[in-house]
Amino acid sequence: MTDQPILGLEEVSKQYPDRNAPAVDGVSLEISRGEIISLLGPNGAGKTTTLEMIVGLRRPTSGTVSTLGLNPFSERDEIRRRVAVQPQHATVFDRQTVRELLRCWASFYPDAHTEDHVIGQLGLQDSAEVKIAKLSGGQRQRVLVGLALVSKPELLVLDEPTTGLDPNARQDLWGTIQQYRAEGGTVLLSTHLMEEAEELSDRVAIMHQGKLEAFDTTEYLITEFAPAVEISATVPAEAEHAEVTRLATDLVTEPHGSGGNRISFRTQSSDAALRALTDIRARQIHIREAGLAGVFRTLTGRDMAPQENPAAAVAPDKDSNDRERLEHCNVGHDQRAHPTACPGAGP
Ligand SMILES: Nc1ncnc2c1ncn2[C@@H]1O[C@H](COP(=O)(O)OP(=O)(O)OP(=O)(O)O)[C@@H](O)[C@H]1O
Repeated sequence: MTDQPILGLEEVSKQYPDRNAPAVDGVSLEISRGEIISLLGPNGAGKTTTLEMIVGLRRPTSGTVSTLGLNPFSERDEIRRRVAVQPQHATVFDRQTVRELLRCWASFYPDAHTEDHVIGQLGLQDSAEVKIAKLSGGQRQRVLVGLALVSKPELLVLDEPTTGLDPNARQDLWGTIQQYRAEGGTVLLSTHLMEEAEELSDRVAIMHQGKLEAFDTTEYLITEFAPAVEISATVPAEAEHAEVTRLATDLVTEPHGSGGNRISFRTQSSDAALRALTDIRARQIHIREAGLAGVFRTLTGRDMAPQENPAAAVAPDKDSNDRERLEHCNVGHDQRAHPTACPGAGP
């Protein structure tokens, strides 16, 4: 990883017409080459709008976006050559095979990967001759990421790439993303999955109601905002657990089986609490970190469940209200410019 910033946002806001509150509200951040960064937030937090401004699909209402040192809105042609985007919903030609689609896509770029290279990267050798319509959800999603990778982008932008995938398909896709990074790429993705942000990214940007609440490594965020762990254990009924009680908050004790109690509590001193539990011969000790869920709760005062951004309060039908957005938002390139140029492509 180098320190050269690939992306910079300075006080960026986006106010959609007829909305009460900005969808993105004064966001500043900087990303270095070689990083994997997650924008983590619930529905309506402003993640997609942020990504769209970064790739030049939307113009910020105020603030500055610099992507690869360029203004992504006014220098969009160059951005399109060097940045690949996988939007949340992409339409591809269902009647083509994986190989045909990738070959077709590669033909749009002067120095693209071969389809075999991308098929290898995706681990889709067994499905190379299968039509897109016949792929599983996970395979299809991986092909979409593959389309984004074909052009050898410097920056890969993925909008909720694994939403709706089962854990295995999710892991496969994470592997593809990590491999792309290992080859020198930089990744910015949006997600509302804590686990995805935690496992995949070097740093996590937590968004809530258009604002960037925090931006750092998972470890730092947890240490800073959610250091308490939740511990439960079975202790002998006669055990004196004064030391545990001293270290604990929210201690709950319940009878458990013959002659024992099940206790659960939170603590910021997990090592000392574990020593105290060992001293009183506790069994079945379970420890759970609050993780990014706890960080989100601390920062926003609420759990990260799907929720409305007040920005949506006036006009909920966002697509019909979407004249500003460029027509050709699609996987890494202007797909609609070439709809029938490839074999098998059709309505
Ligand atoms: N084109 C639009 N016109 C008006 N409002 C919009 C438009 N696009 C998004 N919004 C509103 O802006 C807010 C932020 O939406 P955005 O899609 O950026 O959030 P998100 O975090 O990506 O959500 P999700 O996870 O549901 O995709 C929401 O309240 C949304 O309804």
